[in-house]
Amino acid sequence: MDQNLLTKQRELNDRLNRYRNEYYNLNSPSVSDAVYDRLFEELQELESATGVQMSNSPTNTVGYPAVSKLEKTNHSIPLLSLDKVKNTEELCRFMGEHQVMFMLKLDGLTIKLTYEGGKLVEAATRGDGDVGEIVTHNTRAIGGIPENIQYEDRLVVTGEAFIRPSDFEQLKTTLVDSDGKPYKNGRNLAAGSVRLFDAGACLGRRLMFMPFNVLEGMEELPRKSERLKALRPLGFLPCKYMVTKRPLTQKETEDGIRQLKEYAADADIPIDGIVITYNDIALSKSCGRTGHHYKDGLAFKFEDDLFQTKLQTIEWTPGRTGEIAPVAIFEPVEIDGCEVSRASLHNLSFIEDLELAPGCRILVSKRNMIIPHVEENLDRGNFSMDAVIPHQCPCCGEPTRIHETSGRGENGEERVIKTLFCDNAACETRRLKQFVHFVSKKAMNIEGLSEGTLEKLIGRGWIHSYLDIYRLDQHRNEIIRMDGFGEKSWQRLWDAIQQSRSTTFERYVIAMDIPMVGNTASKVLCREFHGSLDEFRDAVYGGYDFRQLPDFGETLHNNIQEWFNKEENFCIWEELQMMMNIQKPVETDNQTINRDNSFSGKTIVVTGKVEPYTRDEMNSLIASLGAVAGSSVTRKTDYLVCGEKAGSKLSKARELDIPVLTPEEFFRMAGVA
Ligand SMILES: NC(=O)c1ccc[n+]([C@@H]2O[C@H](COP(=O)([O-])OP(=O)(O)OC[C@H]3O[C@@H](n4cnc5c(N)ncnc54)[C@H](O)[C@@H]3O)[C@@H](O)[C@H]2O)c1
Ligand SMILES: [Zn+2]
Repeated sequence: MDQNLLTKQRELNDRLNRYRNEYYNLNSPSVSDAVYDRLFEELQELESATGVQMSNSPTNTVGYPAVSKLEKTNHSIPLLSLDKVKNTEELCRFMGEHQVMFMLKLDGLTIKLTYEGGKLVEAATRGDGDVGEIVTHNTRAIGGIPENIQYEDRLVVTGEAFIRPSDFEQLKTTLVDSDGKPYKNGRNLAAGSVRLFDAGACLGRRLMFMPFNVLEGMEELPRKSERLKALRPLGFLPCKYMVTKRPLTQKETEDGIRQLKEYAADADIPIDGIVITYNDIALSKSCGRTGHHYKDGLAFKFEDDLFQTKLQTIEWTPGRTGEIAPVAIFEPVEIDGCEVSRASLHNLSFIEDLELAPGCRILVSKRNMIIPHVEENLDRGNFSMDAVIPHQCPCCGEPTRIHETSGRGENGEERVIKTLFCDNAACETRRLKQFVHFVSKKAMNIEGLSEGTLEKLIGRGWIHSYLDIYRLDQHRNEIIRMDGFGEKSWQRLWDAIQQSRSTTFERYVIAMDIPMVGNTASKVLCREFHGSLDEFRDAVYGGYDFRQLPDFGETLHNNIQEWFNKEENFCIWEELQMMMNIQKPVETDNQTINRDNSFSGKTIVVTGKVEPYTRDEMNSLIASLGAVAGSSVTRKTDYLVCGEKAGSKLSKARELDIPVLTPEEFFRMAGVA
């Protein structure tokens, strides 16, 4: 047997079990369901290649053994998972000539309710299929669970406890998971809530229960749909279903799925797919089972698309700070009609976490439908950072350095982030990127000085420092003769350069490229130092404490001090100013500042969506009130305006006791009704 395959299989088996524990016990998965499901398939393939299956393989077991403090209960009839299919063709094949039920695949946590003598005697989770946790104490906090029913025999009902999407949108603004992070989705919150030890805490989570199957009882009814229907008069609200009257074509199947999907969206019910199952219970029972699922039903899941491809190389490009950015170059895949072959790999930690190396099979998605993202590596193992990173800068050949900072990972957790650096200040690409920044829109705004043109001008030795841009006319005759240049384009460029000399405090400060000083910080500095570059410079040398400014922390303070302490920076700062005409600050983008409001002088942070305003519009509105728009919630924040889909900022504000305003309250107080 191929030992390599077996090693790989064992690694994947353990990895998936780790993910299951995060998902089922901690309610805090670190990978998406789509990635989990793709790895699950990969494991299935390895198992059939090796002919071996581990006793704890996710492909032959259900859920994960529960580790909570909750009391356990045995399921006399195991509660299993569902086999998954990816296309409607397979669904049709499964249907054959049989009558099936199409149902919503509710996205929550499965629970089993047991009634005896008309009374609810136990509510339990699925657990590992054989042993679940008793959650009877929480049933009063879950809508849709009758305590007494008009049915005297034993009745066992399975269904899903979930949180409606609209409720989740509200709840997630205040609740955080076991790691103190906001919940990513309603399923995790529902699962966490149902399994709370403290019934009091479960109240207010707006849980809902919908049955999808009658496991015991109602023996006289031969069809699943009839049993579900019979639950209604007992006080249940069964999961929506459709029963086929004859075999459906693929087109009809797809239409049915679409209808159910629309129904769920309208009815505010969270689903992650559609379930089809044979309606005839005798037929169902004859189908048998695996360790993982019964064979009488299938799940058709709606998932983000993942595209498998092969990583060819990692491209490394130094940026203007010296950080060398890694980009994955992979075999092209078509995503939504576009050919994609590159994706940012962000930093060394990202590469290390995924154990990426050229030749690996990777899964790529388009996050938010736009940005290609490497989600997973199917060929992990034997990773060596040393073998992957360049030890010399690919541009200047100087040795590279691994830099460690504390930052946030993909899931918002605090961690060490490693990045690769070229420390050579004269590194050409690095310098080129600095010039690109200098001429960019938000800095000196010199139109027509593209990266390509800059590269040529630097290559000819005509630009060494920012000052040289303003002396380019010395090379006018040569420039006109350059490829792609002529009298006209030179004139346009020169005009743009001249125009850029009439500039503002903010632009000048941004152009200087002090680390972390961008739009927001430069605005604050402009206000604090009355639009005077000299006043700002004097403050730096006078030991001014920048931490007193809104949103300025220790790092920003040090960055400013360090920047001015470098002689060459100071020289540029002074010399370049002589060529500039710094305009007096107009109060924020020509809008008159209305200081007669309760926000004047305050720092306001906005989080979440505040329709119909964009973040930029909100920021200029805040500026027009004479207030400062902060980017993160700190002790210096005066108000947090909290729109829809707010995240961690809200919990931070609560923690710091900072007043939180709804957008309506904010507009009312600002007098912008
Ligand atoms: N992201 C992660 O790290 C991670 C880890 C483990 C599992 N998962 C996700 O969980 C899935 C496995 O969980 P699972 O075993 O619960 O499978 P599943 O959620 O894919 O489907 C089976 C379950 O769906 C539920 N269900 C909802 N509506 C139903 C209906 N109308 N009829 C019948 N059943 C219905 C039942 O509880 C059933 O057990 C994986 O496919 C993956 O998507 C993710
Ligand atoms: Zn370099």
